[in-house]
Amino acid sequence: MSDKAPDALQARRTTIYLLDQVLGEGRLLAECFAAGALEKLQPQDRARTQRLALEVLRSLERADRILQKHLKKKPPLTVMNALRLGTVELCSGGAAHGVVNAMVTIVSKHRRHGQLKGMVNAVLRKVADHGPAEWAKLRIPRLPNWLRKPLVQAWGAEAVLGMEAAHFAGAPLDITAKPGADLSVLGGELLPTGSRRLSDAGQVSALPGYEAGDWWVQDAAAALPAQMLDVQPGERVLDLCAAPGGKTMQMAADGAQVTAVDASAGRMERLRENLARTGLSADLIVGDALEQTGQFDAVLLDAPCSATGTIRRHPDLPHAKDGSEFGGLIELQAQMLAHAWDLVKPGGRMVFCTCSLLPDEGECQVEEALEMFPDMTADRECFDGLGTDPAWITEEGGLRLRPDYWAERGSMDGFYMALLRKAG
Ligand SMILES: C[S@@+](CC[C@H](N)C(=O)[O-])C[C@H]1O[C@@H](n2cnc3c(N)ncnc32)[C@H](O)[C@@H]1O
Repeated sequence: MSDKAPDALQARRTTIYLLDQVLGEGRLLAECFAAGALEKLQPQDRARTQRLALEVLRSLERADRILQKHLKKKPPLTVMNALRLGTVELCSGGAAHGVVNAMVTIVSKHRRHGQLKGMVNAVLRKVADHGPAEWAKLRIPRLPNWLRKPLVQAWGAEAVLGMEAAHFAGAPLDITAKPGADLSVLGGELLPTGSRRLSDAGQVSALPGYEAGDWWVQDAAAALPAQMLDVQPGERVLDLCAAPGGKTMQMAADGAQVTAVDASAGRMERLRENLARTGLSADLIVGDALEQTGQFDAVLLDAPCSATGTIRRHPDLPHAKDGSEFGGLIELQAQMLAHAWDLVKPGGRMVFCTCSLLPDEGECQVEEALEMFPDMTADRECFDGLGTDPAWITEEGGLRLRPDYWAERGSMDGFYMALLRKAG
């Protein structure tokens, strides 16, 4: 494709489609991408579409506040999403003429709502005049109440405001190095926990050392569970719920014999590609964690969860979900924890972790497991020398990480993790 203008239009049209899917159908962006939503786009339009969709979802509340002044009634969702995209583009420096024309063109071609193009034109012209000045005065977008309420209850109102600021700012790129790889050429900041953080990375696959497999992308918080497990060369380790494999790679790079299990064949394929790129190896099993058997020196269980700790990178989540699935996940986590415990040999150890902000998926799970299994103890010493703050250690002996921590450094994913030792 050589013509630039139609491509930019296609990127915006696809962005609106993605917003319709998230806000209308409750689908996650990752599901839309896996189903091929970006397939027909050129690489630069793909990147632009993803960036635009993330920006709109992060600032949806601001866009709606600006738009509500100019709308007598809410238009159909897809037209509203065109207005939202136009508003976000205009308020973040987009050229008024180009943005307004693009949205009018897109809406004019809509089979059912083409007649609303005049309204779109009028509203976006008003937004172009006044929106950019109003934008910065609006509050940082809040989480929807279904999630905000339990988080305020768990962590307090001030902490949640800090989390929302982190969600709005988005996430820098964190990198885990293969042992021995020198990543100083990448610049950025070496975090106290050992990850390297790049604030303005650009295209990941173009960075030095990516092709050679010297490193992989992994949030600083997500890099800690494998560090806590501290596997030794030759140990037999089971990585349950392993794909796309950030933790598998850490443990394989440390010389352990890793068996990685995941129920999703598609995600396991990504793990396979990651291992091939980094030149690391592990035994891969596509299957149910609950059906695994055997005895291992160490088990890492990164259980499926609400993923509410990852909203900085996945701002679609609070809009696509409503919390109704979380009860089932909490039950599954408890079952997995109990099953995984059976697979730890006497004298062995296990890390249980979830990328969730909800205590029900973290602190409470470990508290209950400690009551249920007399041979289980939580190891608090594993946090020594990890680069984390002692104040983050929880009552039952786990580590609670939150996006309002390290605010001055660019924050971190929300995570819970605990190292559980089995009596010998
Ligand atoms: C939080 S993600 C894992 C991230 C991974 N540990 C990493 O570090 O890259 C949770 C994973 O659990 C997998 N999963 C969900 N239910 C499962 C089950 N019953 N058995 C095995 N894997 C499961 C999902 O496919 C998903 O890949």
